[in-house]
Amino acid sequence: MALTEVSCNKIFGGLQKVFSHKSKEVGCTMKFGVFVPPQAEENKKLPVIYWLSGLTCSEANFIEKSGAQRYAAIHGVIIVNPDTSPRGLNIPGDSESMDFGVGAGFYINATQSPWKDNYRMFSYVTKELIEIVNLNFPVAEGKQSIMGHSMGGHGALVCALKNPGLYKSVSAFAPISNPLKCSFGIKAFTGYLGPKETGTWSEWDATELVKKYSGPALELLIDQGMEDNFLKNQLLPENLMEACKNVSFPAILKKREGYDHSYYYVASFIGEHIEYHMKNLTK
Ligand SMILES: N[C@@H](CCC(=O)N[C@@H](CSC=O)C(=O)NCC(=O)O)C(=O)O
Repeated sequence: MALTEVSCNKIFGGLQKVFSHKSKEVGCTMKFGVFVPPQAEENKKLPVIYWLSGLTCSEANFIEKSGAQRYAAIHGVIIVNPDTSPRGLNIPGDSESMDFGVGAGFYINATQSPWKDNYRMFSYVTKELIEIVNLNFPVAEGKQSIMGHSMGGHGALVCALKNPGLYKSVSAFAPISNPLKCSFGIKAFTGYLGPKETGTWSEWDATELVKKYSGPALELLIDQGMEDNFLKNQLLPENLMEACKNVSFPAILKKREGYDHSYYYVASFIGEHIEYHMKNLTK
């Protein structure tokens, strides 16, 4: 479980680091970012927020574009952001499109060949990465929340809904809310999980998972830019909100007029999300 430090830059009084390591879950070298805020110097145990990025991203997009470090430094929270898929495996078909394979792991555990041995991003994020972070950084164990964007927004919802109590709170920017019903999701689930008739797709769809959630009280904070090109055909937040309403699952949808799908939008509201998670992490 040795970590190799790839980079370290001082920012807003803290340190933005990138590490690489050999992952057991996904069977290749993975990179992840860790922002360590200035409060770590006081030998304090700090809460952690995990960030999951969207299609086409590596760990770099969030680090370079979200501006999250400014707010994490104010609140004294560690932020960890993994890559979005295994890399460097050269599985035939893993690099032909932006919505499948490299950069598009969908934070699920694949069951189909040739993906099932490596495309295990759900277990990587919810088990292996947490163990690594708890062992190597000054974290207050159990004080963790999760958030993400687009494919990663949905990934954050699924990680929280499938692991009741593991995260203190969850939020999502422009999540692909109902992958069973959009072309990004149908393509990914067909490839990783097999045809819909296998009956396993609903285990990985947040709109389905809220219907059978059982565990500690959890609220979904959903954020959505109203000029987002993916909104109508891919994101479908109205399906998730309707499912939540039907089963009385607490959910908030923040509609942001004029904002698109980009990291300009994410950067505009990341401070609000960090503040939201901190309220839950310090209860
Ligand atoms: N123009 C890109 C579209 C891909 C894109 O918008 N990716 C988003 C996430 S989409 C959902 O998961 C993203 O975060 N991109 C990285 C960035 O730095 O903006 C294409 O068609 O390839």
